[in-house]
Amino acid sequence: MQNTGSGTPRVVLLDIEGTTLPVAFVHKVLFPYARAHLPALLAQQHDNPVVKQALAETAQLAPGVPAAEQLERWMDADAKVVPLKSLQGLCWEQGYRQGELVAELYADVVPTLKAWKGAGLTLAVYSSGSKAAQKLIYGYTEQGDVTPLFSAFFDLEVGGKKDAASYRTIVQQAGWAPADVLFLSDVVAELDAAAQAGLQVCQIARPEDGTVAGSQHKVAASLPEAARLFGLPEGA
Ligand SMILES: CSCCC(=O)C(=O)COP(=O)(O)O
Ligand SMILES: [Mg+2]
Repeated sequence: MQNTGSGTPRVVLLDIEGTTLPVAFVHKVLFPYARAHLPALLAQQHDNPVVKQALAETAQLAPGVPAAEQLERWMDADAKVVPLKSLQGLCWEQGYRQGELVAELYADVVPTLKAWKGAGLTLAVYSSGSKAAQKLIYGYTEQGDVTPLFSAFFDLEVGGKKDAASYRTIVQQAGWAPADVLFLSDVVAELDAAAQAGLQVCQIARPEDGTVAGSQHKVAASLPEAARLFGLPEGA
């Protein structure tokens, strides 16, 4: 098992899907919502600079393919690409603001994050979802707006989550020592990449998500369990 020799983390960097939010919420609520609302968004907001940029990036990545068709293909493949993530974020913004979407975080998340923040830890998010989408998820939870818990948000602008260079960029941008940072994710390949960059890592294997525990990294079934493994407060 890797990452056993480091001190108590000062920073916790958190994945979203499968770590703080059920996979089912992303795949059965958020993704279908974006798929249903994307055509109208493209038609109604063609002058929105975010839409314009996303469409330009789509054309660059898939020359000659109609944008709507390419976006459908990416949604079918759950592709983690910047233009799709920007557009999904815009669709969700309407949903959250109209009260149609409310993020259903795992019950242990907010109490544990509050305990960590209260103990002086820095909390940050790294998700494939756009920064705007991350802020919406944590801005519209069943527990209210919990975005003030987080000091930083990172998305695919720093690179993909299975690439060690992305974690090097994150710690460099934030001014953190890699060994001070604990990265929590359900996906082993993401943990492998973060560990390669010198971060401490722990897999969150939620039974509700059916996450299969790997053998290379520490594993916890919840954030309080991860807290116990790393000497952090557990929360209420
Ligand atoms: C910002 S939340 C929406 C989640 C999302 O779009 C996604 O692709 C899941 O990404 P994660 O990196 O959190 O697994
Ligand atoms: Mg995940």
